[in-house]
Amino acid sequence: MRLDVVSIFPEYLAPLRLSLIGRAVEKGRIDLGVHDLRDWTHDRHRTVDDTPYGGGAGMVMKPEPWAEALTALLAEPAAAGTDATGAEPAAPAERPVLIVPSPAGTPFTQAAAAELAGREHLVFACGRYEGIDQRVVDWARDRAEVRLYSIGDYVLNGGEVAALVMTEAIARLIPGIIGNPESLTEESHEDGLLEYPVYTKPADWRGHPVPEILLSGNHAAIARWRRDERLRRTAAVRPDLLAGLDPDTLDALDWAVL
Ligand SMILES: Nc1ccccc1-c1cnco1
Repeated sequence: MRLDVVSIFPEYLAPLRLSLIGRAVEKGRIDLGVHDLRDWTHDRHRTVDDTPYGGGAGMVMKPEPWAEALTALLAEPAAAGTDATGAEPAAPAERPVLIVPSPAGTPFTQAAAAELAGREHLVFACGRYEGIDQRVVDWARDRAEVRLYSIGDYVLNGGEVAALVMTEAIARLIPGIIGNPESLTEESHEDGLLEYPVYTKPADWRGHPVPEILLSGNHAAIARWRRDERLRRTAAVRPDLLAGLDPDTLDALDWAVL
């Protein structure tokens, strides 16, 4: 996967060079580019914003620097010509996905992360101030699949933190990134249920014992208990998730535990 992030605070994206994503970049599983939007300005002050038409507080990000940046980053790779054998050119490359973190975006979900983990090229446009001139988003639709995503119903100062959240959720689902794929199963939201509670040594901590079933060695009973706990937890904390469960998941649940 090629991953480009454009921001006026590129240092905000430094965590992408650490840990899981950092290792994936070192291994070449992710080809990462973090870019300063101001590199596509041409005035002495490297201006990226201006006052809003229609008045109002704050500033709006100018379209020109974004158009230059995205033209450079979304450029179609050179079409593969026919090779010496005259074989047909390779199929056209998949269109890049331009992701614009936005409070007005579609809620970002585990399903979106899974779908994006299979894409070839993601470009994140991190807006600041009151946002990016809308014409940039409209203009980009000819060059990329454009998606506005929100990571939650709260206000941030810019898209950088949202880009970090989304890249982590996406990168960990790229095949081969997580050492043990088993750890990707039965996670919260992976199948619509929240995860079960976890315990480790000591068996009794400050008078709080580990649930007996987990010490029983009865793997079938442990699996059933964990399934029940996932349902119990989801019903208590996120009943809204129950409505969206896959029918197979619903059928497998023992609702008597509630
Ligand atoms: N509040 C914001 C401001 C700028 C860019 C993204 C956001 C955002 C994304 N998800 C929630 O908020």
